[in-house]
Amino acid sequence: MKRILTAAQMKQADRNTIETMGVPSLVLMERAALSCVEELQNGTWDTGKVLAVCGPGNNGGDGAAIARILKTKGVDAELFCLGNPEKYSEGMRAQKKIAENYGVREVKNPDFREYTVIIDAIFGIGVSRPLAGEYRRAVEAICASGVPVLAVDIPSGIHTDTGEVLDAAVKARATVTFACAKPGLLFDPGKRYAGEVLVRDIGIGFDAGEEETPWYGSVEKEDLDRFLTRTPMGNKGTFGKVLVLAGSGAMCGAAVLCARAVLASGAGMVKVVTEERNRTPLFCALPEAMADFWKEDEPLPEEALLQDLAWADAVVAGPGLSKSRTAKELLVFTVQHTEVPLVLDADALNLIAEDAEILSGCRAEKILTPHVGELARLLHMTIAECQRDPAGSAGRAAEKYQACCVRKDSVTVTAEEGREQYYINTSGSSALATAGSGDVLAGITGAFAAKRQCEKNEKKISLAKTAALAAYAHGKAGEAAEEKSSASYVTASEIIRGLQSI
Ligand SMILES: NC(=O)C1=CN([C@@H]2O[C@H](COP(=O)(O)OP(=O)(O)OC[C@H]3O[C@@H](n4cnc5c(N)ncnc54)[C@H](O)[C@@H]3O)[C@@H](O)[C@H]2O)[C@@H](O)CC1
Ligand SMILES: Nc1ncnc2c1ncn2[C@@H]1O[C@H](COP(=O)(O)OP(=O)(O)O)[C@@H](O)[C@H]1O
Ligand SMILES: [K+]
Repeated sequence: MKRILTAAQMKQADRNTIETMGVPSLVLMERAALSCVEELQNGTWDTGKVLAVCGPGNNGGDGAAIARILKTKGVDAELFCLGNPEKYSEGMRAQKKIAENYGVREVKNPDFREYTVIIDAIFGIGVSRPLAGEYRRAVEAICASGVPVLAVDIPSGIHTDTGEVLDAAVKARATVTFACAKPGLLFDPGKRYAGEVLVRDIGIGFDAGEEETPWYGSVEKEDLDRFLTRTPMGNKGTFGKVLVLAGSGAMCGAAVLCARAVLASGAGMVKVVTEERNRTPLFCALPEAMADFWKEDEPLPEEALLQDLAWADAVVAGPGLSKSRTAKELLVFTVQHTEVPLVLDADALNLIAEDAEILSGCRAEKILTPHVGELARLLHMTIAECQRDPAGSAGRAAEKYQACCVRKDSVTVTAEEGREQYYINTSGSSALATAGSGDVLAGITGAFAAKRQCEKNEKKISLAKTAALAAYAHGKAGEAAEEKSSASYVTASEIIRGLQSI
């Protein structure tokens, strides 16, 4: 599990390290600069001629220190400083003076194309408004030069907390960021500007940021491995039983993909409740599944459904379900009679968006897995509004529907109701953008929720973390599938197979 700090939390952590722990600010800056120099000297950068472009704050101070350290190592490194010298931060003023003392040349009107590397040290976590004037011109010229850029802490012009571009931003090959990642380096579009994100320890004390909200974190491979550990004494009944309500007459594939993903994610058993016309294709495609069937415009098989719901450790409802009258009746019946975690996806979400009353009286813990279009419908907002604020929109849905919300997008965010707590997913790629991929995620989420349900209380992680682990596994499975061919050729079935290679 990795903690991610906002700009305010990071500043607090810096302050805590300096004021409470007694580490001088210049020591932190030196360590920050050394970690960037180490990256530049790892053999993958051509350090023939380096330009550090420095802003007026401490990010600029880092840049000046990097140029000076490179110079002492025999590198041809120069400085280009922006902003009014009278407004420099103390750190920037000190570092610029030291760089001068070491003979680092300051250039006034550089041709960026003459350099082999540009250090972007214009703004870090202190950026506070859209870039204009000389800052914007410099950023645009850096981008136009095509020279590889190493960004210090965060690419200049990217909003630290949201990843938004503040009118203009530097596109980096890599970003060395200090202490921990920032949300803006993981959310789009900031993620695409940051390039490879390298988190480096510079000795920051974290305590100050710990209790602050919002809380951001990301799950890691070790968290997934720990969660998936199986007891050798277990059996198919103790690893989780999942009921999948999916597939209308025209959408058998969604039920098959979802149920197959359930079994491929460690659940012991799966039972599918689907429309009668899917009977033969379902059993042909997935002999491992049990099933019950309903018929369009006929009464629901309520007795069988009640038994199925009592059997399950988790329920997934929605993939390919359709919005027919009978599908809605099935959803309402399920919501009213489910007591185990309930994963609501696709058409279940579309039905709920049209009639929020469907959820009234629901006793189950819920996980909603909307893509941004479905989220916009659930919140009665525009897609653009939901895209602008990834964490906030996920949190709003979690509050509105008293659920855990997995907001699916190029960067998936999981929010928990009742707390400003967000998991930012770090796995996956455009390989996941393929028909049926969401059905696979719903299946993985159902399997994980069922496994959690079978854990003893003291070992239980939160439902939101469980959902975040599912999104992480889905992304890793997509990456594994992509490795075998390329993102364009990956299908949902291959994402399921990819689960075996995580
Ligand atoms: N001692 C510390 O606090 C440490 C700070 N570090 C570095 O310092 C950075 C944070 O430093 P600061 O808080 O000084 O912030 P920044 O250096 O990111 O920038 C803040 C300065 O830029 C100005 N500014 C912000 N947005 C602007 C805009 N759009 N146009 C024009 N001017 C703008 C502000 O008025 C302020 O003068 C970190 O990102 C990191 O690189 C590291 O050296 C680690 C230690
Ligand atoms: N560009 C992308 N990068 C990473 N993940 C993506 C990208 N586009 C889509 N995804 C992921 O792919 C999945 C698509 O789900 P969804 O839209 O519900 O698919 P479907 O309805 O076809 O089953 C989501 O998990 C989403 O996060
Ligand atoms: K920067």
